[in-house]
Amino acid sequence: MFRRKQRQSGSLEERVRAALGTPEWLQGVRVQDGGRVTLILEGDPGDLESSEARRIEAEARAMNVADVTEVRAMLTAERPAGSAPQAAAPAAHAHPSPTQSAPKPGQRRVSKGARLSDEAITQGQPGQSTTDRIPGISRILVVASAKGGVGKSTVAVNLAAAFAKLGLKTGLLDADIYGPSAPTMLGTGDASPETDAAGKLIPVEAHGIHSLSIGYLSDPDAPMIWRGPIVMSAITQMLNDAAWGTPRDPLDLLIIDTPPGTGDAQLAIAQKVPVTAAVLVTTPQEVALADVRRGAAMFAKTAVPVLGVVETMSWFEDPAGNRHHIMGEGGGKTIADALGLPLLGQLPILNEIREGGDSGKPAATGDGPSAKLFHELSRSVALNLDNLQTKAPPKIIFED
Ligand SMILES: Nc1ncnc2c1ncn2[C@@H]1O[C@H](COP(=O)(O)OP(=O)(O)OP(=O)(O)O)[C@@H](O)[C@H]1O
Repeated sequence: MFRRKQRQSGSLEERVRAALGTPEWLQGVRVQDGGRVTLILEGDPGDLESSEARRIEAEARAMNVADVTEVRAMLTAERPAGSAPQAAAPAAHAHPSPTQSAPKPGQRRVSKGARLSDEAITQGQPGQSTTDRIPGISRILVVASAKGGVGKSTVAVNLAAAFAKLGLKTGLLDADIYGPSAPTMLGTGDASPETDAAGKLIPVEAHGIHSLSIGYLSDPDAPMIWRGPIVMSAITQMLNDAAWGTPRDPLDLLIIDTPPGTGDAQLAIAQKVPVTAAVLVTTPQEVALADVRRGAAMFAKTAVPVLGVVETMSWFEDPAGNRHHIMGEGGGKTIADALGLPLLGQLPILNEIREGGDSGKPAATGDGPSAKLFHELSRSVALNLDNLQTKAPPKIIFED
């Protein structure tokens, strides 16, 4: 996943320069005590997106050099050192998506490739705790899987839709840096979040869900080098520098769709984000179950309560009503029992679930059989959230 830092000979400055190559836009490398590196990069004010891609890539490369502890990059043509963070100017191609309106007075549209704020970069540094409660967010639920492609994003998006349908103010933070899928699953692929007068990102609203995704902020054509602290910075910015809610009108629930696996990015989320609880998503396969154990161990290590296991793709039912356990049988229950956790729900393979994801209209927003399944799952999740001793008011109360 993350490249290991390579030991090389030479001074730190030489090694950073070697890692960056000799691009003409590299104007300077400054090394301070403790491995703190400042890069001075020439930005193109007429092309903010490629300047941003350049900055992100340079920071990632420098960060990967042994003994480097911190990297700051300054884009000289864009903003001088020490100036207040700015939202990037509108990109020439940024059209409002069907889900957004023109910016209101005091709001600005954020172009794809928008830079991270200095606060977010600082917050993303290793070793800093950001586990204080976030004003404006009542509770945070992480949807995790130790393996890719098991249906984690489908569960996260549909759970969010089911909670929103119930009238809860629900947010979805798509932190899956390797393949952000919320924009596709919510039909918000063209969205670029605006900023409010205070410079906070305004989550994109669709199907009653307030969402932010790395997919909204990154140009699909720009190099996707989200590594280490930069990953965490992006997530921290979407968490802390966004207008999710206010202390008077908070988000009832923020669901975070995490990247699959139990690597650095996932650990950082568990450690640094004030997570209320997590759910683990798996298929019934034996191999996936071994991974779920790793996921549970990671949350246990970081003292994040795990509500239970959601098994997806549990079976396929043919038109005659016969169930075919294509991915194995009973594995979710086995692992839930082994971990002492409840099995929160089982979701069969249903075409309307897949179609809902592909078409940008989550199945849970409809009234088909899968909507009922996701409603039941959201009820199960809510009841388990309420049972947590650590819960924060207000309570989520379900009334059928
Ligand atoms: N219960 C289901 N029935 C039918 N299709 C499903 C179901 N769950 C997920 N899928 C489909 O399986 C594919 C993978 O699902 P999804 O993207 O949610 O997995 P993921 O674990 O989030 O993957 P990634 O590792 O890429 O983040 C998608 O095409 C999705 O529509």
